[in-house]
Amino acid sequence: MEHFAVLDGFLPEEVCQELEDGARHAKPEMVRGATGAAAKVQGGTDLAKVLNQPSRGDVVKFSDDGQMPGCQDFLRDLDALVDGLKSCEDTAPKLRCVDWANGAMFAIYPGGASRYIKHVDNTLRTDGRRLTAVLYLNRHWTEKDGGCLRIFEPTMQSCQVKRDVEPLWNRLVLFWSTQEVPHEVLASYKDRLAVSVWFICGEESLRSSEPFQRLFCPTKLRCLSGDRRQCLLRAARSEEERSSLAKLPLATSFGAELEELSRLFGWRSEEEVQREQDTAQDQAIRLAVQKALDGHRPEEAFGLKAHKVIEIPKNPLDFEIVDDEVLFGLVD
Ligand SMILES: O=C(O)CCC(=O)C(=O)O
Ligand SMILES: [Fe+2]
Repeated sequence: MEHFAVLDGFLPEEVCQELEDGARHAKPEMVRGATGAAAKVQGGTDLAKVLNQPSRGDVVKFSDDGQMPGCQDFLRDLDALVDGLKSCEDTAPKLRCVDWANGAMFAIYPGGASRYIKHVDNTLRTDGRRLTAVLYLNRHWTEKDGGCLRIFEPTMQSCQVKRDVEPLWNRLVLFWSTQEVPHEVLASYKDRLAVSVWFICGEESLRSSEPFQRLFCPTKLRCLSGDRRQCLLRAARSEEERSSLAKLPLATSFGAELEELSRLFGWRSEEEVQREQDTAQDQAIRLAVQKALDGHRPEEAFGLKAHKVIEIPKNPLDFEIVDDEVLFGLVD
């Protein structure tokens, strides 16, 4: 598997049917899917609304306890597949410390052209996600129903489409959760059902506060082998880390010890990592967008000469960037 794999007829029919029935049944209690950006600025700031709302149109329900119908059978077969990939030559290195997974996320993209714009699941390589698995639950899906998973060449800067994958009944797609696989969900004209699971790297998770704490929270993360302690220890980078992890109680919630853990494991905030990974141009754009959101006029925020200002966008996500200049899309 270079970047992604597609497997048709993954589950026994009856399991797939149970998952579909469960998802349809749960639709009324599903909530709008949130992105990392929204989670970070939770509290409902305007920035959160701008960043989150237009980016994805699905509604979701997490089955952390695996109690959704068919879920346990699905997770058992999926875990076995990933276990197999751990001993394949080309996938083994990336899956070395992938000993963890979340529950399952049931998602419905309602058929009114809902979609999910181009993104990378684990943009900064900080949240631990390494492999994304999505199973589609759409019988009789045809081309006119839209809803393809569009996979791009790496990285987020690339506009080159690698493959459009139709969300067909009982089709499983696996792809790396990192910059190697930017992807989007194209507009869906019929309810589009899917169930996703993320497989998580312990070594990466130890490097940031929240992912670290999730490793100690059995209701949030499953340990694939069942031996949480052993998986924690093999994710450590030094003897000092190992002996600290050996002493921590499992299934704990943390308090005063967070400071010491932060020092030992070198935790950095997402903002710090973001700043490191940004190019000078990224930084300039980020600053300009922030200025515009703070109420500066666009020509001021973006340092444009007056004749270059074309139109004020209703929605800042409609910015189009051409040759280092910012042109505003006409949205009316
Ligand atoms: O449903 C799909 O095809 C992919 C959804 C996705 O990209 C996500 O939830 O991050
Ligand atoms: Fe995604």
